[in-house]
Amino acid sequence: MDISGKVAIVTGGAQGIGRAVTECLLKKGARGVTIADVHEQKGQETVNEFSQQYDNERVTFMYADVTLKSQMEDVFRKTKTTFGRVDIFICNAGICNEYEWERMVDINFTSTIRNTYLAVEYMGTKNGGNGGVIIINSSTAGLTQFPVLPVYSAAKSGLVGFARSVAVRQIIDTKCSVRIGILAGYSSLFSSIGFLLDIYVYEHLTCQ
Ligand SMILES: NC(=O)c1ccc[n+]([C@@H]2O[C@H](COP(=O)([O-])OP(=O)(O)OC[C@H]3O[C@@H](n4cnc5c(N)ncnc54)[C@H](O)[C@@H]3O)[C@@H](O)[C@H]2O)c1
Ligand SMILES: CCCCC/C=C\C=C\[C@H](O)C/C=C\C/C=C\CCCC(=O)O
Repeated sequence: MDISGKVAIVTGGAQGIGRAVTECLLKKGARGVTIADVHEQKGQETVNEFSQQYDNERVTFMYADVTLKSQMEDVFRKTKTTFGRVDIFICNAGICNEYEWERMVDINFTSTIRNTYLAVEYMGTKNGGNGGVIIINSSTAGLTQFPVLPVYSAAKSGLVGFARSVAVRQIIDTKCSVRIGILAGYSSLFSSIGFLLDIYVYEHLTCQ
């Protein structure tokens, strides 16, 4: 895909994989990128750094919790107002914490579905958008069993089923012109190392 001139929204772009994707989009000539994240400090730091390295006007941070529909609607609305369009939605924000499994399902799974539909509303040609691409960040844990992270694995598996099903439907729907892709990476370091402790404790609890 030719990225030059395109406008993207990256959830969880304050750090980690989302940050790397944001930089890649800027390097490849994206006209604008909105980072939507709950980590305000990291988000601002990332935007400050990228604004110096690339063009000041091309990257912006918005505080947004992906689980809150109204905040994500603001992100799409403001991105369209600021940059004129939305072409790419990188649905990347995620957590890895079995203790907070309901919140994890909400962030990693439920919100991804809600925000994918929101992206189609904004990007789809049916509503006056230009069409575009949605990338969902799943995990290898969504393709295979991962015994120490059962709910994480379940949520990521759900995303694979969702993306595969929606992909067929949207490709058929020529009025929509939104393609969907899914990533299933193996392992880089999560920025928060707290989750390692969670895994450790979780393993011990389940052994008793
Ligand atoms: N790191 C890995 O090894 C790995 C492997 C496969 C898939 N993944 C997936 O890649 C994605 C990014 O992982 P990462 O390693 O960059 O993690 P990370 O912890 O470095 O970054 C995640 C970002 O998401 C943000 N976030 C968390 N909850 C949010 C919410 N409710 N609303 C908005 N933002 C929120 C965090 O503030 C953080 O900036 C996740 O979906 C993860 O499941 C990671
Ligand atoms: C046991 C410590 C692992 C630390 C990694 C923690 C979280 C990683 C999340 C990634 O999204 C997981 C990605 C890939 C792992 C998927 C399957 C592992 C299969 C285990 C095996 O090889 O049997």
